[in-house]
Amino acid sequence: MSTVLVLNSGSSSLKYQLVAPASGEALAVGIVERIGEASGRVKHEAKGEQLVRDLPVPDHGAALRTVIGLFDEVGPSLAEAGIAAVGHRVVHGGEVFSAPTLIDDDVEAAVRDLIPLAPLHNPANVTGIEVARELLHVPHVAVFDTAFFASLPPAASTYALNREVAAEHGVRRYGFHGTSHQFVSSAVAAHPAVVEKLAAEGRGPETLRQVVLHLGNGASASAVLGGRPVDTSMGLTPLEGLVMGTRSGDLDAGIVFHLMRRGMSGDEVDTLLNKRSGILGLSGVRDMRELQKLVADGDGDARLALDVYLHRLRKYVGAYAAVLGGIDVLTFTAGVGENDHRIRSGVVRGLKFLGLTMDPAANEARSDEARVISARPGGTNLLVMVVPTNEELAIARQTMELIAG
Ligand SMILES: Nc1ncnc2c1ncn2[C@@H]1O[C@H](COP(=O)(O)OP(=O)(O)O)[C@@H](O)[C@H]1O
Ligand SMILES: CC(=O)OP(=O)(O)O
Ligand SMILES: [Mg+2]
Repeated sequence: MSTVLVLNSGSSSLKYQLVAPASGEALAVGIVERIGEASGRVKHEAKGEQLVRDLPVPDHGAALRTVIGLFDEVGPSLAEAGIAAVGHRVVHGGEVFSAPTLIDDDVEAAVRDLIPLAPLHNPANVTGIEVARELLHVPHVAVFDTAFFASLPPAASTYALNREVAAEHGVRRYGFHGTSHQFVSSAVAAHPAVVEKLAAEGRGPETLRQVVLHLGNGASASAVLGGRPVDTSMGLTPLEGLVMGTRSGDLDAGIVFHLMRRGMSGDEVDTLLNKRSGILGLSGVRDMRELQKLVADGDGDARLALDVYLHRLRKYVGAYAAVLGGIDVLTFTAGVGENDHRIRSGVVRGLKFLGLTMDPAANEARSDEARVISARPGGTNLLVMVVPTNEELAIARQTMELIAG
């Protein structure tokens, strides 16, 4: 057996999986949380058993050392599991990287150079790479969140900014969560309900018009035509677009200058928009489950936060219907998209005019499978789906392909 250790370093967490790409099986799954806080926590799940341990984890290097220690201590042993490579999720690939890349010192340095474009993500990615290369002597591969969107049409990737300035500073729409948008949109295209729909309409797969909503802590939308991305909501950085756990998403750039003229520094505004805004800024909590609890308790701020969140989502689906010239499938994925049926019905309820429908029982049913939740049969054969994303499996497969290549 051959396995890949996949590392996904977030700003204050390290998620990891030991994956056998051929079968898709995850031999171990875990997360180190609250990195840099007074006490961190590691959860490690393998062979059906979960271990939870609280311990100080000062930085991402310490987090990775803890994880590798756990593989030694409770297993599975990385050597016995046939670890062939480490796959690193790297959030920003800039203009340099548009495909999975074998990591050497130059690649590591290039990822470090991209830190200003993804300050919440790339620093942790760089530390993950440094420490993993030091501890695990196998090939290391970087898989970039931006890669899928490298082929966005110029009309979608270009900001209407002075073109010399944009070129000098690499300012364009890069798009993020690409591994997820690619994984989910190809799973949708392969789903029997979608294949059947296209066949019934006498259409080829190149005509399939999809909108994918990746709703996690970070959240993004994409418009995908025949498997190729034609627009996405995140931009130069993962700040633009939808309302997120702590990020504002779209806002008037004039707000930045207004706040700076009123005394905030650039770094303070950056922190405000990335870490103190979004659902957290509006309601005081960042987690969708907590927000829904507050809404159920009648909290007015939470209600407004939810309304702003849903309003933005409906706006993007409508805009992408225009970009695509219609929609065949709308898909929800990631933590919120896969689990929160109220968010799904809240989006679809406002978009009946597009032909979107919902089967409430299918929407509310719990399942880990890709599934259709629109009403069928109905006057429309536009599909609404829930498709679990699996960025780790996608990264493991791309890593294995590259090193086998
Ligand atoms: N059962 C659920 N109902 C509503 N929201 C959920 C549920 N489970 C997870 N979430 C939400 O999913 C989000 C995290 O999604 P996830 O895709 O894991 O994020 P990330 O990968 O960006 O850390 C959190 O806001 C969390 O509240
Ligand atoms: C790019 C991005 O926003 O990633 P995450 O959702 O993991 O924060
Ligand atoms: Mg995620």
